[in-house]
Amino acid sequence: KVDAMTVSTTFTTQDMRAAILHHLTYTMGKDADHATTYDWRMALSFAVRDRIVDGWFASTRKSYEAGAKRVYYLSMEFLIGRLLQDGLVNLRLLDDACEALTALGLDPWQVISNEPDAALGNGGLGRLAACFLESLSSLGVPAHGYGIRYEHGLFRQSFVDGRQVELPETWLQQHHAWEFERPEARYRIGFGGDARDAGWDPAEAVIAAAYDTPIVGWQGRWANTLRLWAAKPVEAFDLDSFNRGDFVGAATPEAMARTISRVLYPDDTTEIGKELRLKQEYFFTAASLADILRRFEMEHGDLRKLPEKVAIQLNDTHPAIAGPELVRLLHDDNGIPFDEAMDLARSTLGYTNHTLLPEALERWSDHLFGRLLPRHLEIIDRIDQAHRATYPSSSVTIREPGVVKMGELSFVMAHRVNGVSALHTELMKSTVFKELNALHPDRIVNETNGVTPRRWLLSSNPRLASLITERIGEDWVGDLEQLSRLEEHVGDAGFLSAYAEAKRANKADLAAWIEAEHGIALDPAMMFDVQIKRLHEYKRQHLNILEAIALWQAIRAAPDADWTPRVKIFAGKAAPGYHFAKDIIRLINDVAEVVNADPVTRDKLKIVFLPNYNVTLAERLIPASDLSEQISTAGKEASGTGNMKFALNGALTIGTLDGANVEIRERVGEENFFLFGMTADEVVARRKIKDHAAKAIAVDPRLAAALAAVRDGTFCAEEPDRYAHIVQNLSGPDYFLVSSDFTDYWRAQREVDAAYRDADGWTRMAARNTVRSGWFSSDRTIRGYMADVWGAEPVI
Ligand SMILES: CCc1ccc([C@H](C)CC(=O)N[C@@H]2O[C@H](CO)[C@@H](O)[C@H](O)[C@H]2O)cc1
Repeated sequence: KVDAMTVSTTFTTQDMRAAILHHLTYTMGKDADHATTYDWRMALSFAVRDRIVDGWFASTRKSYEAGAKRVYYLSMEFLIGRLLQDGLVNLRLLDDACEALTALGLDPWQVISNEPDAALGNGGLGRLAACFLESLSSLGVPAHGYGIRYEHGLFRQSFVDGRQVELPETWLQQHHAWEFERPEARYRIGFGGDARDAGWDPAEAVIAAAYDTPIVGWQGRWANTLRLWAAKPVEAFDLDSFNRGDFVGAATPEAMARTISRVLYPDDTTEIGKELRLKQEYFFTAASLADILRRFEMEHGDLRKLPEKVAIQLNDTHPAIAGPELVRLLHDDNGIPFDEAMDLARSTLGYTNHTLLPEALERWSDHLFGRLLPRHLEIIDRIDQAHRATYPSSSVTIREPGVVKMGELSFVMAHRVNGVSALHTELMKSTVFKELNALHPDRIVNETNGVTPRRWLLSSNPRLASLITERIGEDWVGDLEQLSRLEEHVGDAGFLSAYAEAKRANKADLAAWIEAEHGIALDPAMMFDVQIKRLHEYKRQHLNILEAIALWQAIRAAPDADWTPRVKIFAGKAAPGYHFAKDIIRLINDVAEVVNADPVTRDKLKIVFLPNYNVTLAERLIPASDLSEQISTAGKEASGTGNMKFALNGALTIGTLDGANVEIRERVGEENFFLFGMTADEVVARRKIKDHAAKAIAVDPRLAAALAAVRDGTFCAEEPDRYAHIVQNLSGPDYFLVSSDFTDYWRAQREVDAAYRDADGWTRMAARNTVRSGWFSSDRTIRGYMADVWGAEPVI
């Protein structure tokens, strides 16, 4: 097994400088004297891209030669972030690039950070897909990612009077340096019309046009392809309308078609149920399957061999239409008997579930479904009938009056179904898929999530990375569990002080950036207590701010007591239609305004909500964090992946026994983790207790006082009742048990205060989190999928 491409160490800083100047001149058409930062960034990007393309071709060639089994990852979201620094780090050209840019009289980081984030995702699911693609390339597994080339990614967030305001995201306003348009890869995707005897005659159609982005792996040993589909009109322009002066009519076909790939739906926990969303799901899934079968038939011919050479993974139910579509292609278009087509499809498909929230499980109205995809609805009915015929005793159905349940469809049409953490997978078996699990006891497997150590440690935390490499060499980057070899160094004072120094310097950098960007001065000596993730009641950002209010009140009551100074840093977007979540954002900003202005407490407690949380901001915040807030109601966070990034970067976790927190605590040691709150079972029991919130408030005056302050306008004097509904909820239904978990959360936070005051003790705990978190590499996760689900092998 030889590397598809070897990064020739011969590529020197001079070569890099020449390559940059070459592209500035001949690709950007600019001379150095008139070049903008954007021009230099593009020139550098093209210089790096050249290095990637050679290997990319070699990887593609190698995968064909090997006749290897291919993995296809279908996802509505790929939260990629920036690619320039990732490319430089994976090709080990970062130093050369910085030297070359410096030699050209430029500030390397100003150039590198000029790149917009590719924000083609909402949160965890989308970022996981991006980490998975990078790991698939780093492991040398032939794979493709398939998704949608949204013209507008996740909205930009800004605050007006503390309120979230959404602005369109415009990453494609500039040329996207990393993509290649593939005019030869275009497919006609139909909608509507009617189905008739094992056939379909769509009423309308759009063209799916491919754009390829190379995804390079560690050390540039392999590069796979992310193919994103853009919607284009069948007829670009209606000349007749134009000639009749109906200019709008003339442009309509283009506008209507492009609508399908125009924008990412910003919802991440509530199914959307909109026609355009279903069109988006079918559009990219159908184009991807057509492309997969074209490549397969070219390589292997006989479609009956599909499961041997192709593994397709469905990233949640969003591409679930892949089951019926594959049956349609195999049966309607290729004449394979229905049952055999169904079995072939099932043996090819795997389905990953990422949430148990009932409101997030997709259930399409069969009216909409039948109108848009009449033939698929027929096929789903036959799949449902076949399943019920096989299991007559079961009451499981894919169809219910009026709806099509995409979770059940995905389960029935996949040969493997997986959860994303051990607890989540067990809860899948005992709740949403209880009956299906009983019918198919070997179908559900667990694949605990992971994160790529290249972006989330080596690239974003170079200080810590070089300290680690100094001590154990560099193999940890491609084999993260080697971090455990640092265990013996944790007792070494020199290592510990270097470890602490890396954290301190990261915090100083962050403080300087926050001051420069937001005019807020933070003292790096304070504890940086960070909660960064999408806004959602189950993630309980409102529990965090309640504790902050109680702490503020406690400090005011005893200002001279020996408090542990801390900064509470929040960041995260709320779905535009999720008003309760948006009100939590506003509350946090209102509380911050009052607390940060309070002379009594200002050097002991600060609160900051940073706008427009995205991948790049996470890369800046996580290496500079001391405390990682993972405080979801137990049983609600399927896994979490931020929790893993924080632990790897030496932030201690305060958290519940939820999602992957359970496995993080098991591996880093319970003594290096601040646990609080009810377990998933206790949560279910507590909910059954009448007035559980009122009971909790009645026995905790600190909680009562904090709620009272929210209720009486302390943080919104101009509109005292502004948060009455939040207090009413937390004193009443409080479905996510904020009040019932408050007392224990307060207790744990005070333990955090005490622990932080012992700087060496804290550093030891932090270092042990890094040393013992190697298992949470997405390389390990991908190896799990390869063994348990895909049966695929690396070819290098
Ligand atoms: C249909 C609207 C919609 C869109 C996205 C989603 C995602 C499944 C939500 C999501 O991102 N889930 C997160 O997935 C991560 C990766 O597995 C987990 O780590 C998080 O716990 C989970 O909330 C649900 C519903």
